Amino acid sequence: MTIITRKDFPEYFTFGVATSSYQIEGATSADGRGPSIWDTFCREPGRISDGSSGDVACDHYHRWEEDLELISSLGVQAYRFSVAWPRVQPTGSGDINPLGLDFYERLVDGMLERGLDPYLTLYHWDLPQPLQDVGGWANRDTAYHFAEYARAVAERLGERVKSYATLNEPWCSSILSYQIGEHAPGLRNRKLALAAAHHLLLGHGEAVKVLREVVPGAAIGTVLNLNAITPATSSEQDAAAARFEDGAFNRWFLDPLLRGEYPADVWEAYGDDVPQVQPDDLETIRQPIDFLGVNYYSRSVVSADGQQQRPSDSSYTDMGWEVYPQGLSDLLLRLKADYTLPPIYITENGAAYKDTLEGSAVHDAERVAYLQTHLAEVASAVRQGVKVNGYFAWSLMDNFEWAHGYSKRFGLVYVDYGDQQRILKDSALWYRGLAGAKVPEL
Ligand SMILES: OC[C@@H]1[C@@H](O)[C@H](O)[C@@H](O)c2[nH]c(CCc3ccccc3)c[n+]21
Repeated sequence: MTIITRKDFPEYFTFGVATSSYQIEGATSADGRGPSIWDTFCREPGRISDGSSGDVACDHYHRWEEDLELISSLGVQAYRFSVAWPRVQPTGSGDINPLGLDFYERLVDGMLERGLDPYLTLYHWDLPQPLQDVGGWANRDTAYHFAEYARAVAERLGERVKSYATLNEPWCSSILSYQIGEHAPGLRNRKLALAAAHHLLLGHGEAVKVLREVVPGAAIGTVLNLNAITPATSSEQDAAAARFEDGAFNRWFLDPLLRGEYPADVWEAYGDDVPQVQPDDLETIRQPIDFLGVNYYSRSVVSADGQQQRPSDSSYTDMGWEVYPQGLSDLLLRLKADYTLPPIYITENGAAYKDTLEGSAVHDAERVAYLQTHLAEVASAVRQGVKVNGYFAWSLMDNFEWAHGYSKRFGLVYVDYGDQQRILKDSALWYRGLAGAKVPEL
């Protein structure tokens, strides 16, 4: 196993931890917060494996100071968090709720007081329900509402926030949510899904315009979940299937954002389901960004018959995802080869394992190995010339894992949901040794 140390990374490299609003905050009715599509989705029987919701989660809305102390104790330089649109603008348009903005102002000021750089995500899936009532992201108006929400946040928080990401994983907010149906709003309609994907990208572009105007000194970008995609065999059928999957999963978002075009081969295959694109849309979408966030967890092994392959000589996380660290460097080198890129942040990387509390310890050796091996691949990609500026471990602490509820634990910190105690796992101790290490004199 490649043991990595702080000197394997450039002096400027930022280590952080990441969370999102609906997964940790709880307090879903406090101080004027309106309902989100996830509040609705969790109440639909069968949607969440353990029947839970984000109503309490990690109670971060009330425990935010303790949690900032916890983050600071990990020796990281940055904290990636998201703002809940329904706290700031309860109906998704019109009136702003000052109490909602007050919470995020307290949080950002608390980060700055502790020397933590705030990395803010404007949208990590908690769409105000009233917008979904009129079509959600499948309705083009939502793109414009999103830009006005971005304006309200940026006007309040300003350049205290070092980095603004518009979206977290538009593939999840569209394809996983409107076509596959696993996430809120739980629809199964490819035409609506592709319309949602287009309007998410358009919303990104409209928000970038607003952010350039309101916080010109901040770094502005967006975050994509990307996979390394491998054909199951060397057959032409599997190679073609892998190319198509790469087009539908990775390039459907990378190409509009970085090239101002949709992948033609996939567009053709979608036939009448393709979205309605207005003449200036792709110019808006492709506006220059200061960084691209990449969320990487595993690779996809694709075969023509559509069967998900599970290479027998690999290990798998509690999510059933293959542990494939090389896929991260493969992905980064591919991005460098195929695109003109801004600097990259690994905005999420981590693993769920069945953690057991032993007294006040959690010996999560598998998670330590996962983080070590993936960070070694980041260091390798940097050595090969890929401009990666930082890495955020997913996640700071165990939290609401969407359709899996609280049954999957991704945290470096264990959460006892009975009494909301936070307990550092071995992976937190290991990460502190890396992230908190003094940068060696060059
Ligand atoms: O599933 C772990 C994390 C989530 O907790 C984050 O909120 C989300 O940003 C995130 N994205 C991915 C990869 C894409 C994906 C998400 C959910 C289900 C399947 C794939 C993994 N994760």
